[in-house]
Amino acid sequence: PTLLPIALVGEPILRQTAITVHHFDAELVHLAEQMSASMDAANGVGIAAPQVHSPLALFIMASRPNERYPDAPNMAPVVVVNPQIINASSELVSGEEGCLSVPGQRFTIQRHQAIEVRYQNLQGEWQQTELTGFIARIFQHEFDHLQGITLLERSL
Ligand SMILES: O=C(O)C[C@@H](Cc1ccccc1)C(=O)SCC(=O)c1ccccc1
Ligand SMILES: [Zn+2]
Repeated sequence: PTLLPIALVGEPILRQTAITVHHFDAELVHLAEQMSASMDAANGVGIAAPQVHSPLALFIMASRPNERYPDAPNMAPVVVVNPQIINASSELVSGEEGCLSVPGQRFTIQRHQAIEVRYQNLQGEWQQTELTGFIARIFQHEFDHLQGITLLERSL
Protein backbone atom coordinates (compact mmCIF):
# COMPACT_ATOMS: atom_id res chain seq x y z
CA PRO A 1 0.00 0.00 0.00
CA THR A 2 1.12 3.55 -0.69
CA LEU A 3 1.87 6.01 2.11
CA LEU A 4 -0.64 8.87 2.25
CA PRO A 5 0.30 12.45 3.13
CA ILE A 6 -0.86 13.40 6.62
CA ALA A 7 -2.93 16.57 7.05
CA LEU A 8 -1.47 19.09 9.49
CA VAL A 9 -3.56 21.08 11.95
CA GLY A 10 -4.96 24.11 10.17
CA GLU A 11 -6.10 22.12 7.13
CA PRO A 12 -9.92 22.34 6.83
CA ILE A 13 -10.39 18.55 6.54
CA LEU A 14 -9.39 18.25 10.23
CA ARG A 15 -12.23 20.57 11.27
CA GLN A 16 -15.02 18.69 9.50
CA THR A 17 -17.40 16.08 10.94
CA ALA A 18 -16.71 12.76 9.21
CA ILE A 19 -19.42 11.14 7.10
CA THR A 20 -21.01 7.74 7.78
CA VAL A 21 -19.59 4.78 5.82
CA HIS A 22 -22.33 2.93 3.89
CA HIS A 23 -20.36 0.80 1.42
CA PHE A 24 -18.21 -1.93 2.95
CA ASP A 25 -16.38 -2.66 -0.28
CA ALA A 26 -12.86 -3.30 -1.60
CA GLU A 27 -12.20 0.45 -1.76
CA LEU A 28 -12.77 0.72 2.02
CA VAL A 29 -10.37 -2.19 2.62
CA HIS A 30 -7.77 -0.48 0.41
CA LEU A 31 -8.12 2.82 2.30
CA ALA A 32 -7.71 0.97 5.63
CA GLU A 33 -4.54 -0.72 4.32
CA GLN A 34 -3.10 2.64 3.22
CA MET A 35 -4.00 4.22 6.58
CA SER A 36 -2.36 1.37 8.46
CA ALA A 37 0.84 1.67 6.41
CA SER A 38 0.86 5.46 6.88
CA MET A 39 0.32 5.07 10.64
CA ASP A 40 3.20 2.58 10.89
CA ALA A 41 5.52 4.79 8.83
CA ALA A 42 4.73 7.70 11.17
CA ASN A 43 5.20 5.52 14.29
CA GLY A 44 1.64 6.15 15.38
CA VAL A 45 -0.67 4.13 17.60
CA GLY A 46 -3.72 5.41 15.76
CA ILE A 47 -4.80 7.30 12.65
CA ALA A 48 -8.16 8.72 11.52
CA ALA A 49 -9.34 8.99 7.89
CA PRO A 50 -9.53 12.82 7.91
CA GLN A 51 -5.80 12.84 8.72
CA VAL A 52 -5.17 11.29 5.30
CA HIS A 53 -7.65 13.67 3.63
CA SER A 54 -10.55 11.18 3.56
CA PRO A 55 -13.87 12.48 4.97
CA LEU A 56 -15.04 9.01 6.12
CA ALA A 57 -15.93 7.97 9.71
CA LEU A 58 -13.13 5.43 9.98
CA PHE A 59 -9.99 5.08 12.11
CA ILE A 60 -7.35 2.56 13.12
CA MET A 61 -6.08 2.00 16.66
CA ALA A 62 -3.02 -0.09 17.45
CA SER A 63 -1.70 0.01 21.00
CA ARG A 64 1.87 -1.00 21.77
CA PRO A 65 4.08 -0.50 24.84
CA ASN A 66 6.10 2.73 24.59
CA GLU A 67 8.15 5.00 26.80
CA ARG A 68 5.11 6.94 27.98
CA TYR A 69 2.83 3.91 28.44
CA PRO A 70 5.21 1.01 29.18
CA ASP A 71 2.34 -1.22 30.33
CA ALA A 72 0.19 -0.50 27.26
CA PRO A 73 -1.07 -3.76 25.73
CA ASN A 74 0.49 -5.01 22.50
CA MET A 75 -2.56 -5.18 20.24
CA ALA A 76 -3.08 -5.97 16.57
CA PRO A 77 -4.41 -2.94 14.67
CA VAL A 78 -8.22 -2.64 14.87
CA VAL A 79 -10.21 -0.95 12.07
CA VAL A 80 -13.10 1.05 13.57
CA VAL A 81 -15.96 2.19 11.27
CA ASN A 82 -18.92 4.44 12.22
CA PRO A 83 -17.97 4.49 15.93
CA GLN A 84 -20.26 5.52 18.80
CA ILE A 85 -19.35 6.12 22.45
CA ILE A 86 -22.33 4.68 24.36
CA ASN A 87 -21.12 5.29 27.94
CA ALA A 88 -18.14 6.98 29.53
CA SER A 89 -16.82 6.69 33.09
CA SER A 90 -17.03 9.79 35.25
CA GLU A 91 -13.44 9.00 36.24
CA LEU A 92 -11.01 11.04 34.13
CA VAL A 93 -7.27 10.40 33.80
CA SER A 94 -4.63 12.84 32.56
CA GLY A 95 -1.98 11.57 30.19
CA GLU A 96 0.45 12.61 27.50
CA GLU A 97 -0.66 12.46 23.90
CA GLY A 98 0.89 13.23 20.58
CA CYS A 99 -0.86 13.80 17.26
CA LEU A 100 0.42 13.03 13.77
CA SER A 101 -1.22 16.27 12.65
CA VAL A 102 0.69 18.31 15.25
CA PRO A 103 4.16 16.82 14.76
CA GLY A 104 6.81 17.08 17.47
CA GLN A 105 4.48 18.31 20.20
CA ARG A 106 3.11 16.59 23.32
CA PHE A 107 -0.01 17.57 25.21
CA THR A 108 -1.44 16.63 28.61
CA ILE A 109 -5.01 15.56 27.95
CA GLN A 110 -7.77 14.35 30.29
CA ARG A 111 -9.72 11.35 29.02
CA HIS A 112 -12.40 9.02 30.43
CA GLN A 113 -10.69 6.05 32.11
CA ALA A 114 -13.28 3.65 30.64
CA ILE A 115 -15.74 3.87 27.73
CA GLU A 116 -18.36 1.56 26.23
CA VAL A 117 -18.22 1.71 22.44
CA ARG A 118 -20.03 0.37 19.39
CA TYR A 119 -18.56 0.30 15.89
CA GLN A 120 -18.57 -1.68 12.66
CA ASN A 121 -15.62 -3.70 11.34
CA LEU A 122 -14.50 -3.78 7.70
CA GLN A 123 -17.24 -6.34 6.97
CA GLY A 124 -19.91 -4.03 8.40
CA GLU A 125 -20.52 -6.25 11.45
CA TRP A 126 -21.37 -4.33 14.64
CA GLN A 127 -19.02 -4.76 17.60
CA GLN A 128 -19.72 -3.58 21.14
CA THR A 129 -17.07 -3.55 23.85
CA GLU A 130 -15.68 -1.72 26.87
CA LEU A 131 -12.25 -0.11 26.58
CA THR A 132 -10.06 1.11 29.42
CA GLY A 133 -6.68 2.80 29.91
CA PHE A 134 -4.42 3.53 26.96
CA ILE A 135 -6.68 1.89 24.36
CA ALA A 136 -9.64 3.94 25.63
CA ARG A 137 -7.38 6.99 25.29
CA ILE A 138 -6.51 6.19 21.68
CA PHE A 139 -10.19 5.54 20.83
CA GLN A 140 -11.21 8.92 22.29
CA HIS A 141 -8.38 10.71 20.46
CA GLU A 142 -9.35 9.16 17.11
CA PHE A 143 -13.09 9.63 17.81
CA ASP A 144 -12.35 13.35 18.33
CA HIS A 145 -10.73 13.49 14.89
CA LEU A 146 -14.03 12.25 13.39
CA GLN A 147 -15.81 15.16 15.11
CA GLY A 148 -13.31 17.71 13.76
CA ILE A 149 -11.65 18.06 17.19
CA THR A 150 -7.86 18.01 17.67
CA LEU A 151 -5.66 18.07 20.77
CA LEU A 152 -5.30 21.85 20.44
CA GLU A 153 -8.94 22.22 21.48
CA ARG A 154 -8.48 19.87 24.43
CA SER A 155 -5.07 20.43 25.95
CA LEU A 156 -4.97 21.61 29.56
O1 LIG B 1 -2.76 11.66 15.59
C1 LIG B 1 -3.15 10.50 15.81
O2 LIG B 1 -4.36 10.17 15.78
C2 LIG B 1 -2.11 9.45 16.18
C3 LIG B 1 -1.68 9.57 17.63
C4 LIG B 1 -2.60 8.73 18.47
C5 LIG B 1 -2.47 8.85 19.95
C6 LIG B 1 -1.21 8.97 20.60
C7 LIG B 1 -1.16 9.03 21.99
C8 LIG B 1 -2.33 8.97 22.75
C9 LIG B 1 -3.56 8.87 22.10
C10 LIG B 1 -3.63 8.79 20.72
C11 LIG B 1 -0.27 9.07 17.71
O3 LIG B 1 0.01 7.89 17.62
S1 LIG B 1 0.96 10.23 17.90
C12 LIG B 1 2.40 9.27 18.12
C13 LIG B 1 2.88 9.48 19.50
O4 LIG B 1 3.20 10.61 19.74
C14 LIG B 1 2.74 8.49 20.58
C15 LIG B 1 2.87 7.14 20.33
C16 LIG B 1 2.72 6.27 21.39
C17 LIG B 1 2.40 6.75 22.66
C18 LIG B 1 2.25 8.10 22.86
C19 LIG B 1 2.43 8.98 21.83
ZN1 LIG C 1 -4.31 12.97 16.31
